[in-house]
Amino acid sequence: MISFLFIVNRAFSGTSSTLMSQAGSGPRPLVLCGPSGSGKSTLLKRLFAEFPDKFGFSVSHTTRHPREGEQHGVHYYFVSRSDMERAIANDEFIETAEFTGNMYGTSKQAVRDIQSQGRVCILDIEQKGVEQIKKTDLNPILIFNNPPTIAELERRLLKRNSETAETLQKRLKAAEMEIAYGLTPGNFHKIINNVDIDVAYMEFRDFVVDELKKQQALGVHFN
Ligand SMILES: Nc1ncnc2c1ncn2[C@@H]1O[C@H](COP(=O)(O)OP(=O)(O)OP(=O)(O)O)[C@@H](O)[C@H]1O
Repeated sequence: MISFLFIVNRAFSGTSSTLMSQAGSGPRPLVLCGPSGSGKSTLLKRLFAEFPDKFGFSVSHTTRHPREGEQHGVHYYFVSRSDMERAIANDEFIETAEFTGNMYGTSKQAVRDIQSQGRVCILDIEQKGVEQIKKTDLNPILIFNNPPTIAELERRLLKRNSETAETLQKRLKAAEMEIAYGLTPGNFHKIINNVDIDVAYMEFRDFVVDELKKQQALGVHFN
């Protein structure tokens, strides 16, 4: 396992106020965005396996009722629709979505909770969420996971056996727009061309480890 401790021997490129605010707020969140089937979960699974205590997922909010065994604040924050709508109006959420009549969302506070534990909060979010988080003060590291082609994306989704004909077409159609956004210069800090999974993982991991070292050099405390 890599240690994030290292000798600081690097020109400091930020301003002193950036340094103070970054060191005080904890590790920067890490956003991984990319079309469905591009391999985000696969990359994250490997990252968690290699660094079990460095990363964390934020707890989402939902208006659906808890299932047996689900705990408030652990699996989800279970809230009423009116409370959730009030919080959204109050600009407390990074992203929200509605599935089968229930609202779901990631609050800024849930991300801060992970940061305050000295962990990097991982956010697997869609384009809309990326646009939203850019407007906050969370200062995320933004990574786009780029599949080689739409045909390969289709092949991966078919092999995963998770889609109906309808959801497959929906995902592939959305992928074209997502890729155009992902490859637009300035939208992400890093693009991973996810062709071979082993090569893609090494590129992803090396980039993330390097980012964490840079933050550590700025005085950010890690778990
Ligand atoms: N580089 C790769 N080459 C071939 N197959 C891959 C690669 N990366 C992932 N896969 C496979 O493609 C399928 C989709 O990957 P995964 O579920 O990680 O995608 P995802 O981006 O997380 O999708 P979703 O957004 O729908 O959750 C999985 O079956 C996975 O094993």
